[in-house]
Order: sequence, then structure tokens, then C-alpha cells
Amino acid sequence: MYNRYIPPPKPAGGAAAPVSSSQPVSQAPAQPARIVFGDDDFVANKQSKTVAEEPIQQVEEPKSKSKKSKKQRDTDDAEEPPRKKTKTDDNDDEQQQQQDEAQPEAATSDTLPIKKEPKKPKREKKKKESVLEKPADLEDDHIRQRHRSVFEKVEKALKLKELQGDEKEDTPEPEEPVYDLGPLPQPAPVVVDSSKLTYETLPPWLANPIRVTTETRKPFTDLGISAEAAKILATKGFKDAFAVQTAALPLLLPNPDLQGDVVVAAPTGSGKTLAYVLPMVQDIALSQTTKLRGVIVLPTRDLVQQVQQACEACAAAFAGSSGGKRVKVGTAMGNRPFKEEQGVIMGTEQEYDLKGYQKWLERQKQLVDLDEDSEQEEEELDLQLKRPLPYHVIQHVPKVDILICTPGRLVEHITKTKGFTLDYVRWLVVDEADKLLAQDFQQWLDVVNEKLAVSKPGARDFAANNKTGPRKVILSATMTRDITLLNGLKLSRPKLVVLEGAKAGDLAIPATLKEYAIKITEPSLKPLYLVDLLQSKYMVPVNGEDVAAGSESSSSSSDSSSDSSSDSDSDSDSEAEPTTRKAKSVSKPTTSKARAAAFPTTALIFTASNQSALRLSRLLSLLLPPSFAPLIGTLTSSTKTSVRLRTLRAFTSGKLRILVASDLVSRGIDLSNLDHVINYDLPLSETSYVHRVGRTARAGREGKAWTLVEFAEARRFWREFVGEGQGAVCNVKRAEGRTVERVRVTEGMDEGGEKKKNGGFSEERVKELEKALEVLRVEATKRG
Ligand SMILES: Nc1ncnc2c1ncn2[C@@H]1O[C@H](COP(=O)(O)OP(=O)(O)OP(=O)(O)O)[C@@H](O)[C@H]1O
Repeated sequence: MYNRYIPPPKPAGGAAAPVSSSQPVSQAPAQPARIVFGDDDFVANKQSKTVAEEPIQQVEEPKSKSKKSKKQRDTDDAEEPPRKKTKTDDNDDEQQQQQDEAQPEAATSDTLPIKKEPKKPKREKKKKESVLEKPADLEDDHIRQRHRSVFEKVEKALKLKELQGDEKEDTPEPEEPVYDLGPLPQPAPVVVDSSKLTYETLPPWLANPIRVTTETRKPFTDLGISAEAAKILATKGFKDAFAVQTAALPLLLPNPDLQGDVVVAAPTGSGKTLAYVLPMVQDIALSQTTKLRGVIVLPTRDLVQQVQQACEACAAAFAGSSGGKRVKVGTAMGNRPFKEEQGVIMGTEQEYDLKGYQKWLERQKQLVDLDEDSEQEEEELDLQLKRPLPYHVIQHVPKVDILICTPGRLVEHITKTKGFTLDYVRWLVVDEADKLLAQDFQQWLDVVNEKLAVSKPGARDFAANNKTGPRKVILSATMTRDITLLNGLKLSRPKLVVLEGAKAGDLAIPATLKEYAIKITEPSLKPLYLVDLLQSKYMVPVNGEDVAAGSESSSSSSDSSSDSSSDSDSDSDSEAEPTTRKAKSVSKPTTSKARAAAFPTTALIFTASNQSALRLSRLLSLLLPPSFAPLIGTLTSSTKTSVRLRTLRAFTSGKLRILVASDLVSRGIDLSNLDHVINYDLPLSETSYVHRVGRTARAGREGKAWTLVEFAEARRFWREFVGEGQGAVCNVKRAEGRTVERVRVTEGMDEGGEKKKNGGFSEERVKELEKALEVLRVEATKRG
């Protein structure tokens, strides 16, 4: 047995084999075939050769015969159930076909020659194969000679195929992947490019801030504050300038050489307020007349009032010092009727003006024709009542040098208050800037920028002081790095001041703050966790100042100190079983001393909304011992401003010890006696977290922050606020080695790692909570 390569079939009439246009290209040319011959095959092959030499017209009979046999097969198929065609069947077909083709003579003898038709590709191939099968013996030199080039090509192609075949045998067949019901194969995870940019995308002033170490302290006099003023400041508790003040004051105090705007990004409680109030007041105190020289914009009324106090303190310090005047400070925040507010910040005065007086007289005549209902008429009548002196006119003049305001109210005065102008403004301060820039209250910034762009010759200049036009001071503990937002301020030659180790955009936590997290295993019983925290050993005055005084509190004070030491112990072993502080007094206290004895420390509790603050406040008064009830206050944005102010005063004086608040007071509010901040509800953002916890641990004092973390919130809290866990992305910056400690405040909770029924709370306490909630429900129904 041997292998032979057979050339392509000889086309009929010596021409190239005709290719039907409908025939697929791959089937068009006759392919060389490798045929395996047995010794016995020679007979058949010889017959094939004969067929090949016959004219094609005579080859029609096998076709009809084949048709016949197909018909026959169809009939068979109809009788027999359809059978899957196997390889053997194919071979049988082929053999049958070969046989059919091998006996054409017999077939042609009893059929008439039919006109030649193009053959079906398969049949043609078969026929060609049969042609190939003729014993093209080596002697058949004639054919070889004629088709030498074709032979060579075929041999070449077959050799190549053989080689490829060998290669294929060597390389193992790739295994077909088998898919089951498991997860579909996923693309490889995207590798995050952690490489750092080699170029700076921030403008130089943001990228290269002025840095100052947190511990820096300097006497105010060294920084350019007059000795007299520094003396008065010291009596108010401001002995030395804080770090941020040491950096900002030299940049802002009047100096002909130093110009440009200043941006301050420093942590909560670092003393940013004084950093701008002091230079501003010192500068404005040098002016002779009262003109609106300074505008301070703040996001809330509570902050307006707080900054007003700082301004008044500084105004008092500079009054009379170096021949300065007492700076007049006013507020505009919408806590009183607009007209009343206008009367506070603007007044009238008579000015000799002959021409103006003539005009006024003419106008009086025209007034008769005015529509009675018009607003304009009302105004004119107002003026008529304030009839000027002969040859004088009534002028609207400012009553304040510094206006502290909310942005909305500022815009209202700019647009509606007669004579209100920013023409003389030398200072524009934007405190809590990130908040004010993010929320465009009545497009306040555009309105203000437009007014500040107006430059009356000399209106903003002071002799001997820097003549830089309006200076802008922008401050926040969570300053944005968003250039688009900062551009809105239209800063001129700005400089950025940050504390050492920080950069713009950092959300720094004061170094003196300790943070804790309490796991809430039963969210429905969350109020009970808070009750336990408020009564736990952790609730002690963190700065060692027990505000509770007197006979009742002396025992409490000693208790506190022992608790205090145990507290510091507990910091290192926070998982130790907590001991619950029992309320000192069960009866309702009548004196402030007795109240202080009941709860010797102070706590500010943050909730997610006004509504939940009101509910929680009431719930606490029901769940805590009766002695606590008079110590609890509530602060929400829906509370009247005057009530809020009273509440804050009561808290700072120690009368109230627990404040439940919405995020209204999370920014800027300075409660110097606040020991603990409790996040009852998780804050919405890292920024909000930093502002909330920053209400304590201010001005270098100690403070503690507690966050109640439900299971569903844990991932977010640890990743975003603490920076722990896989894929943590956290912008909150803590002092070296500082993190958030996990603590337990409820006795028996999760004892031995085993989760107990009701989170470890007794049936009795759960019922107590249910009862209190029912009271709340009834009260709410009554209110309608
Ligand atoms: N030089 C100083 N000496 C003593 N106390 C100071 C000094 N400067 C500021 N303080 C006090 O520090 C506290 C925090 O100051 P301030 O309210 O200005 O902080 P802040 O940086 O504006 O904080 P926040 O970002 O939360 O608004 C205030 O009680 C303030 O009276």
C-alpha cells in the first residue's frame, strides 16, 4: 500500500474546469486529493480512467440513475424512520457513487444522450476524483508532461499540508471551556494607576501654601497688634496668638508692602475667627467716619451672632488704642423684619445741598399726581415726614462699619436698601467658605463681586495703609480645592495658609480629639445604647473641670476624678466590660448644682434631621432618670432664633448639659465647655463628620467624639471616615497614631462574642422603650 498525489482533474475539452457563478469559491477549483490505494484498487482505477476519457455528454445517465436511486432512497426514507447519517453512510454513498460512475458505458447504452448541463459541484468533484483515480501510472508521461507545473504545485502544497499536519499533532488541542451554572468568567480587574503625576495641576498659590506648625504661639505684639489692644485681649483670655493667627496676621495687618487676598485652611477650633477679626478691626478703627468698610458672610444666623461677639470684643480692645475709634458692628440675618433691619444698619442725616433741595421741592409737587397705592409713594411720604431743613437734603448713611450677615440677606440689602453700598468696603470675609461656595444663595457671590468691582476713586483707600481695594479673606476647616469654585471668588494675588503637615483639601481632626465607635447590634433599640452611653463611666468632664460645684457635686467631683482615671485606663483597654454610671439623683433636681451633680459633663448629640432631634430629645427625657430631663435642650433650624440663642447661652453657662441638635450647629459653633460630641445618626459626609466632632477639642482643649454605628453603616463608616478596611478612601486626617477605638457601653451586650437576644438588653428595658415610644406617638397624634 502506498500514497500517491493526484493532480487536479483534466478539464473537459482541455479547457479550465468551468466554475458556476453560483458555485462557492472554495469549491470552484478542483482540489488535489491525497488518495490511498490498495493493491486491489487498480482495476477500479483503470475503469475510472476510461470514464474520464469519455465525452461528458455521455455521462448523463449516472445522473438520472442517481436521481432514481435518490427517489428510491426517499421512498425508503418514508418507510423507515429517519436515521442519523453516519460516517459509514457517507462512505457507502461515496462507494455507491463511485460504482455508478465506474459503469457509465452500461448506463449510456440504454439512454439517449442528453444535452450537457453544468454539473452540480459535488457530482463534479466526485467525477473529478474518479478521474484522478485512473491509474496515472508512472508510464503515463504524457499527462505528467502536459501538467508538469500543476503537478509541482500540488506536490508543494501537499508537502506543506503534511508539515502543518505534523505540527498540529505536536500541539495539544486547546480544551473547550466547559460552562456550568456558576458565575460567568469576568474580565481581569482593572489595575488602578497609582503612579503620581510628575507635574502640578494646582495653581502655585494652592500647591505651595504657607505652612505653620500647630504648636506655634506668639505674643500678639510681635505680630503687629498694638500693645494696648494686646493687653485688653489678654484680659479676655487671648494671651498669645494661635498658630493660624501667627501666619495670617502678618499677611492681613495694614502694611503698604503686603497685598493680596488670603485663604486659610485650618482645623476646627484653631482660632480662625480672630485671625481675620483682629486685623480687620484694627484697620477699620483708623477710619474717621462710619462707612461700611467690612462685610463678613457666614452660612447661619448662629454663626453670625457668634462672630458678632468676637468683633465686639476686638472693637472694644482697639477703641482708643493708637487714636482709633470704636468700630460699629451690625448684623443682617433675617431674624427680624426687613424694615427693622434696614433701620439698624442704615440711618439718615441732613446734608446742606442747595441743588438737591431744589430737586426735592420739585418732587414734592409731582407727588400729588402719584398713584396712591404705589410703593414709591409710600417711600416718598416717609421722606416727606422727615422734611429736611431748608437747603438741606436727607441722605441715607450707614450706621455700621462692619456688617456680619448671611448671604441671602446681604443680597436683599444690596438690591433693596436705599443708600446701602459696597463702594467703601475694604474687607470681604467669607467664613465656612466651602459651604457658601457650594450653595449659591441667590447668586450672592456674583452680586457682591459686581459691586466690589466698582471703584470710586479713593473710596477704599486709607492714608498710610495698603491701598489694595477690597481684601478678601476666605476661611474653612474643610477648604475646597475646587478651582472652579475658588475662581468664583475672583481672588487677587492669593496666598494659602495651612497648618504643618496638611495640604489644601485635607479634612483635619484636632490632635486633642479622641474618637470612639459603638457598635449597634439592634438598630430598633438604638435609643437604649445612647441612654447607656450617657450613663456610662465615659461621661466625665474631659478637661478635668467639673462644672458641678457645691456640696452635692463635691462627691460627684471625686467620683468624676476616679472615673476620669478609669477612663484613661479604659482607653488602652476599651473592650473591657464597662461599668454603668448610675444617676446620682433620682428625684427631680431643683437647683443648678443638683442638675450638675446628675450629669457633670456636657454632650452635644447630632441627629439626621430636625424631626429626629425633637423626637430623640423627648425620648431621652422619658428614658433617662428624671434628674436628667431639665438638663436636655434641643437645637434645630425650625427653632426660633431667639430660642436658639437662649438655648446656646444656657448650655455655655452649664444650665443645660445635653443638647440634641440637627446639623444646623455642626459648623463653626464654639461651645467652649463642650466635652463630648455624639453622632447618634451617622453624618452624611466626611466633611460633616469633621465639622460635627470639631465642636469639641477646640483651642487646644481635650474632647471626645462618639459615633453609634449600625451594622449597615459600618462599612461606610470605617472606610470613609476612619480609612480602615479594603479599598478605604478617606480624606480625614488624624494626628500620628490616632484612630477610632471600638467601645461597648451596654452591660452584657455581645458577652463572650455571642449575640444575645435584644442586643443584650433586658426585657424590662425593651418594654420601657416601647412605652416611651408609645407616649411619643400619642403626643404626635394630639399635635395633629
Ligand atoms: N489666641 C487665642 N488664645 C486663646 N483662645 C483663642 C485664641 N484664638 C481663638 N481662641 C479661642 O479658640 C476657640 C476656637 O476659635 P474659633 O471659633 O475661631 O475656631 P475656628 O478655627 O473658627 O473653628 P471652626 O472651624 O470650627 O469655626 C474659641 O473659643 C476662641 O475664643
